[in-house]
Amino acid sequence: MTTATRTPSDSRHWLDELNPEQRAAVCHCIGEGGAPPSGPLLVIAGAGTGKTGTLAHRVANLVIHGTDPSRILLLTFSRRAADEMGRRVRRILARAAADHAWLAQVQLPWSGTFHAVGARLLRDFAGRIGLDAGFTIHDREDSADLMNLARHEAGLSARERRFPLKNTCLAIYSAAVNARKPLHEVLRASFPWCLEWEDELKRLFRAYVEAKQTQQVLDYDDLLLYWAHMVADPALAAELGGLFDHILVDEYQDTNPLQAAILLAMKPDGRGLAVVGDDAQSIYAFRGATVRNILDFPAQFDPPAERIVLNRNYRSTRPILEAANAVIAMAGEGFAKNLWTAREDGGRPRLVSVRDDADQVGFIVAEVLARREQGMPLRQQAVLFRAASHSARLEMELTRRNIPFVKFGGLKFLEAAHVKDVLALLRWLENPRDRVSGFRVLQLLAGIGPKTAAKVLDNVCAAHDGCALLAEQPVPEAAREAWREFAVLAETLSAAQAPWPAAFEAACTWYLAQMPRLYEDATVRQGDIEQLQRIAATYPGRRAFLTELTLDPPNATSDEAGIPLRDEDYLILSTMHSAKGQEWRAVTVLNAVDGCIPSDMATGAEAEIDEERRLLYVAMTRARDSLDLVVPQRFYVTQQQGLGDRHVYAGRSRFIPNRLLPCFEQLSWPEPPPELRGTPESRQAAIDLAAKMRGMWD
Ligand SMILES: Nc1ncnc2c1ncn2[C@@H]1O[C@H](COP(=O)(O)OP(=O)(O)OP(=O)(O)O)[C@@H](O)[C@H]1O
Repeated sequence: MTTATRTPSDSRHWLDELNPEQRAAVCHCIGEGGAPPSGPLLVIAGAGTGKTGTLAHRVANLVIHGTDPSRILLLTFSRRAADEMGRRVRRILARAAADHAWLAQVQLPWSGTFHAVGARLLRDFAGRIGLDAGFTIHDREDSADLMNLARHEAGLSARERRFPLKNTCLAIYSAAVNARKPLHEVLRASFPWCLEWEDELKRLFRAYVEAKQTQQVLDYDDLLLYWAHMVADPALAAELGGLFDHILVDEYQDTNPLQAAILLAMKPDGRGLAVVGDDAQSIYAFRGATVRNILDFPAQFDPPAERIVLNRNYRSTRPILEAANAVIAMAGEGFAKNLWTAREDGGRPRLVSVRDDADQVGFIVAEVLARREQGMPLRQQAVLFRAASHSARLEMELTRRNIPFVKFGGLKFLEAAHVKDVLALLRWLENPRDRVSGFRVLQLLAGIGPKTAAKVLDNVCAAHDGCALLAEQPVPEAAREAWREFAVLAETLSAAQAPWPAAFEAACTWYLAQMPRLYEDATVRQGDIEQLQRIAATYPGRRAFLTELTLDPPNATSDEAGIPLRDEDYLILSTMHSAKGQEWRAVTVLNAVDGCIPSDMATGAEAEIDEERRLLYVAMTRARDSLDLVVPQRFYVTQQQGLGDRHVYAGRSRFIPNRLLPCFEQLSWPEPPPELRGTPESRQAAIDLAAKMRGMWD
């Protein structure tokens, strides 16, 4: 790859599509012709102002002006976003540099999530930091299981007063790591009821870290933590920073202090560093993200980072934007933005009052079908909700009416037990010291329980070449035959050079044979295993497959609706979190009531309420042409701790107080019958009835 400038003849034209602020962000200090880039850049981009497009143009501009694509690090929020960015960059290059057709084939080898990039750097530098390059990565559930094991071994599960459960322990550990705060501070701020256990928790976390190290596993947090520690060493920081001329970060508002520290260590003077985000859309504080990262970014550098604000919204109509602006204006601190749009068409968003869930679903289905009748495809319509469980009734009705849909958010593919089984098998073949995976796999065999599994794992860990001894393990007589078959399979497949994806197919064949014994609904679940095989075939090998899948799992499972055929039309159902970065022509927000948004899980601190407000803002700003917020007067909630399933009565979300009502059109559905609509005749009837009541006591 040459670093010479390849300014295309028609470069003016492609930049003309951008507005002046977008163009300034695209052209800021690009280090033309291989010259070193200069100062850092912060792009504050309001919802729908073309931040993603601007970032893609900037990458394209860098490439056009001579930056080697393999020296660009592009950090996005999900793999989906990274892939989409790559496609956009190639499209832009194809148009901008028609005379350099090869540019349209450009790949960005260093684009992905912080975690995925971290995993790759850690493997590349493993030898330098005392890590085994063959480490496996635990997802949240595996991490919780390992935490539980450590908790048990430390004698903390058998206390008289109940010690926090595994998920709480993991949440505390993760919060301390990601926020870079001492345990005491984290406990005081977020888990005060666990303060009495501070010493025990410290002991537990030490044991958890030791267990991870002996088993050569890293959890999600470790990918960032090890990276941060690696770049805390000035020589390594310079080396890692030196790999890239430019580091670009999308969705910067959702990064945590650890991620900010990594960036700063890699680019201490900010040269070549460009971050893009919207403080009003920060919605991941519960994972340790902090809006402070974006607010404090400019002042970290001397001179401070240049700040460019994108104010023009290209997505929504003026009434939708006005309503969303009004909702977010009631939040606390933030960068001043005055979003405007040239789209004058369309009516106000609607606040639709319905009696209950059943009417809510009835309204949504009727409106979705009516819009489709008017020519709006289903996939340009989305229904958004705060919690994945809120859509249960709608999903049932859509299925009953044969309306195809796809659901994003909620139960992830990898959380399904059968998918976890297969991945545990694969992980254990990759790393026989991984106890959590091994424990799960061994118990898949008929006749093998926890005791035998633990004994086998002890032996495997003690041996040099883990799997080679498998056939000789002391398993109960009844399990011997099945065990022999499994041992042969494991020995063949664990070899690093086992052919891929053939080795995976062999593992699946073995697992499919176990399924009828393990699950009643085995036939339904088989579809997922087949889907997993298809996904596996697109990866070069076991390690890459495991890493990518653990870090950025696909969404659909057979427990969900599944992704319909690509050419089929389908309605989008999505949690508000998963709607991030998307847009649709019509958006309906389900359950716009207190208790759902803000969620009753988050009505504590003011900061949490503000995050819920930003979440509603994100949902509202996904709409291009029409926006409905549905307000059921009562709705059904499931699995309330201690209360069970029940109906609750609700009020309109506090984020839409009376003074914001002029931003909305209000209506009731179904339309009340004429006699209740307040006509003179109906009023007369009501008065008559009232008179009768009084007359009873004359
Ligand atoms: N200069 C422009 N001219 C015309 N349309 C534009 C321009 N910039 C962006 N758009 C359009 O605006 C819409 C929003 O763009 P994009 O999705 O990049 O916004 P965003 O800032 O990433 O949004 P959000 O942060 O809300 O997810 C898209 O439909 C895009 O095509």
